[in-house]
Amino acid sequence: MRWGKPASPTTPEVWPPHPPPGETDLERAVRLEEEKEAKRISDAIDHDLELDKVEWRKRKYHTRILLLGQAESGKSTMLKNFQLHFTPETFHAEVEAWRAVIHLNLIRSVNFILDLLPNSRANTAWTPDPGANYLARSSPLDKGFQQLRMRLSPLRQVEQILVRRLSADESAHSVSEVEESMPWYYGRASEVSVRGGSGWKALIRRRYASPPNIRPDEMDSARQILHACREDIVDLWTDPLIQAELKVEGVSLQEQSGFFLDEAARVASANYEPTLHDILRARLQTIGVEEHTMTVEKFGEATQHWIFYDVGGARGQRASWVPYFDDINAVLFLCPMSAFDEVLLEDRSVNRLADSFDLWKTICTSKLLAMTTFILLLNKSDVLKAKLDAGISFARYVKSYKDGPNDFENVSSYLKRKFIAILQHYSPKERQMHDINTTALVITRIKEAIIVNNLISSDYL
Ligand SMILES: Nc1nc2c(ncn2[C@@H]2O[C@H](COP(=O)(O)OP(=O)(O)OP(=O)(O)O)[C@@H](O)[C@H]2O)c(=O)[nH]1
Ligand SMILES: [Mg+2]
Repeated sequence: MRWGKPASPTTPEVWPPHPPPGETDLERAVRLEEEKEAKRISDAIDHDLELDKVEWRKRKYHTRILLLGQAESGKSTMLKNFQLHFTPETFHAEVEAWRAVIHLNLIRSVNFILDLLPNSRANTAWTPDPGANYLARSSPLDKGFQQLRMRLSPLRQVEQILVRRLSADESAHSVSEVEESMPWYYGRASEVSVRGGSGWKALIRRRYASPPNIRPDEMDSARQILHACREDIVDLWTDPLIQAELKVEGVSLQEQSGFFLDEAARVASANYEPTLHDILRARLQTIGVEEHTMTVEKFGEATQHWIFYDVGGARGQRASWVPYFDDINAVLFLCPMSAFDEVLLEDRSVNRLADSFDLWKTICTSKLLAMTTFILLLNKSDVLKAKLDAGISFARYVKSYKDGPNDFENVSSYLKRKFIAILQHYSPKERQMHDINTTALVITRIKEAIIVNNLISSDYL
């Protein structure tokens, strides 16, 4: 827009128009007022454009990272790693909340055993026999087991207290509500879940901080009861007969997430402080989408804010991912390599590795994510190694592996090749992808992705 240029016969459209000859004072006043108004509107438009630019610049320093992958692929665990890296103070301030989750993981495992074992005997040793005197029949397990069951019964109350504390916020769904909506979930011994965004960590801190001399906090009673049950929990878990019954049932609690029975004496003690390792191993299923902002200082010249979206990975949760596909800088996709011989809890006819491949295919195909950098993390390598070392055959579950060697290097590089092949085949256009295996590398790759994305959005690339 040009201002005050005199009109010429060749540029009649120049604004504002040259004062017409013989203009009266009134006409001049009207014209000047109109010009002032036109300038005001023009300035307002320029101001809005400037605001847009500022907003755009601000957004440029907000990097959005979406964590994707099936349930128990390790998304929330990766987020804990990020918190530890970027905001260690926050991470340590949340120990109280994690202690509640770990206690609930442990108590649920105990209650799972107590619920399972009588059923197992009802199905095996107690075969219905019309003429039999059931009361007279007992297995060697029965007497001691029934006594243990009685002594451990207060743990039901502790479970209720912890569940209430973890889900007491109005926006949160109680664990039992979640169980009702996902019946498959209850088959999991130590599973605990809280709806994303419910602020459960703050909730636990707040409630736990209530003065104990005025009103003894329920959490204190819960810890005391748990401490009192400590030896019985150890006895239950180490009893060879109970171990044998669990084996007959085909239940291997050690392989499930949130397994703390081997450390029951320490975890149930009155002065238990969760270690870093405990917190990383604690299992809390994500329901919905959790948003975590972390400030990344000293990166380049400006402070960066990284926003992580941690989603629930179970099948019923996946529809809620799509709104987050828009405006995402990087997708961090996690695949647990160890899941090759496992099935989905939500659908036991589906192999977990096959589900990860399908999920990856869907994400690669998405047009909304066509410009997004992908970071692939093939994790749970420790569990994969243990399984292969124990002689579990990868080829038995993944037919296309044929007679490949059953060792970690070959299996993991086969998986990597397979993921890259899917990406190349299904991506709408050529895209950035990094495959990595450590948190530090994830952070480096995200930083690289931000630089590339910023350059792209600045039209420099
Ligand atoms: N052994 C081993 N366990 C891991 C690893 N990564 C995660 N885990 C464990 O796997 C369990 C499940 O991990 P989560 O991070 O809760 O899984 P998620 O992907 O967030 O699952 P949803 O919230 O259900 O979508 C946790 O108990 C973790 O401690 C790993 O590399 N090795
Ligand atoms: Mg999670």
